[in-house]
Amino acid sequence: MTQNSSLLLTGADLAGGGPGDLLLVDGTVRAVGGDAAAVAPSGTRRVDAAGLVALPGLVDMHVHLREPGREDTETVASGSAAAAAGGFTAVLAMANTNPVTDTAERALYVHELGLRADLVDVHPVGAVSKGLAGEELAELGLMARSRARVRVFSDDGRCVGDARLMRRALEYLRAFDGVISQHSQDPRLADGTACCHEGETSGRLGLPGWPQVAEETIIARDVMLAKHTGSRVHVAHVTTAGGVEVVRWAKAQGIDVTAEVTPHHLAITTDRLEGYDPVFKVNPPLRPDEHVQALREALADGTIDIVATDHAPHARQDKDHAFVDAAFGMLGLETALPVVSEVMVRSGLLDWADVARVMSSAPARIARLDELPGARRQGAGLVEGAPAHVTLVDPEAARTIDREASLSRSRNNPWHGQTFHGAVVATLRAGRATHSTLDELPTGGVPSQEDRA
Ligand SMILES: NC(=O)N[C@@H](CC(=O)O)C(=O)O
Ligand SMILES: [Zn+2]
Ligand SMILES: [Zn+2]
Repeated sequence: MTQNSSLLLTGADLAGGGPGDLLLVDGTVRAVGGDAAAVAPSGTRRVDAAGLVALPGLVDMHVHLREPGREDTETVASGSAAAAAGGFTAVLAMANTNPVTDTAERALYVHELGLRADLVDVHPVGAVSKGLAGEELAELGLMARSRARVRVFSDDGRCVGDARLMRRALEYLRAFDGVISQHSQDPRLADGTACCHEGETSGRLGLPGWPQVAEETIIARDVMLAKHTGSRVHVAHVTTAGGVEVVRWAKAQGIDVTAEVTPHHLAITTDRLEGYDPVFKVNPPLRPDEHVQALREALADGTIDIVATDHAPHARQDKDHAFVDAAFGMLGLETALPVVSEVMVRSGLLDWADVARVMSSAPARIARLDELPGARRQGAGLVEGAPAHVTLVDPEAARTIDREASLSRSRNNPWHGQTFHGAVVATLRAGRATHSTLDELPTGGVPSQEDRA
């Protein structure tokens, strides 16, 4: 690749703002719209992107990459490849690995693995408590001040149940503008066996109930702690109408709270548990339709800030069990955009500008990736001077999901066999194609016309 590799994407719908050209030079957005073609250096490679939507590179605030500890199910490299294929240019890797990411050294290790894979920016999430045990605070300050520059902290997989520990963590994080991403599950109201939304279906199927109030009470407690401490709380994977109501109320009070929803909670209801297929076992559980509708509306009206996948790979031997004994979690990185396209965009609830917000600029802002220098800055959008992180989507392409076609090491894909409109056709990270199905745009460098000659 030459130093001045340049690429002109012509005629793409620029993040819902209408068709225009996008000129990317040396990993940076050089010009947008009207005069992009006119200022393109000689030798610029052109890609006809008419009919495609150009989104800013997607950012996923919630993934499980399983390295270190369960490299049989995912590694930072395989998860990065799946992320790039899904249109992501940055991911935040949860701390519930083995060992847990609870020290600066371990955060740096995950950070380094991400640099080595070099397909997406991998930002380690730091644990709130040592070993996720919920007793003593992890090395929050050291992780924040390390080269890994951790800003998001979470005991995800577990809830920080102790209000006093949560309060202390929030007070401490204020010094470096950190945020706690909370897995909201009161461990007394919903213990580790709870695996089905508590209601008619759990009773009929004989599955241990996971009551919605177990989520709602923790969200309510945490927004009050955020108010008291003046710190930021982020609600991971909100699933209930009541949880949404609490977030809506808290925002109206001016409390610094943000919330995320997963593609699966936007699209799949409790009904899918009828066949006891463990691929649909996830924490928090799938909810009945009235909750799913409330989540969609809350994402549309901004009460829920972002979509995050909670990509949770699991080995066959941990999933292929009776429903109650199977592991919690499902894959999400490669299917998030198609699901959001189908469920939110084609239904008219979101437009592509909204998708750019909920899947790029807002998650980048919450994780403070918008403050990073150079090419590591995310969420800046398709504006002159921003790093050239671009996701090209074909909004009309109908693709049927095949779990065997995945770049993930795991196969717990709840969408297998389903068809969605809206496909990621290319991902550019700092101008380099990390994924592409376009002939004109080979992965790797972006060679100029001269390089090819
Ligand atoms: N979502 C899940 O069902 N599982 C996650 C943990 C979590 O996100 O709570 C996992 O690590 O497998
Ligand atoms: Zn969780
Ligand atoms: Zn998770």
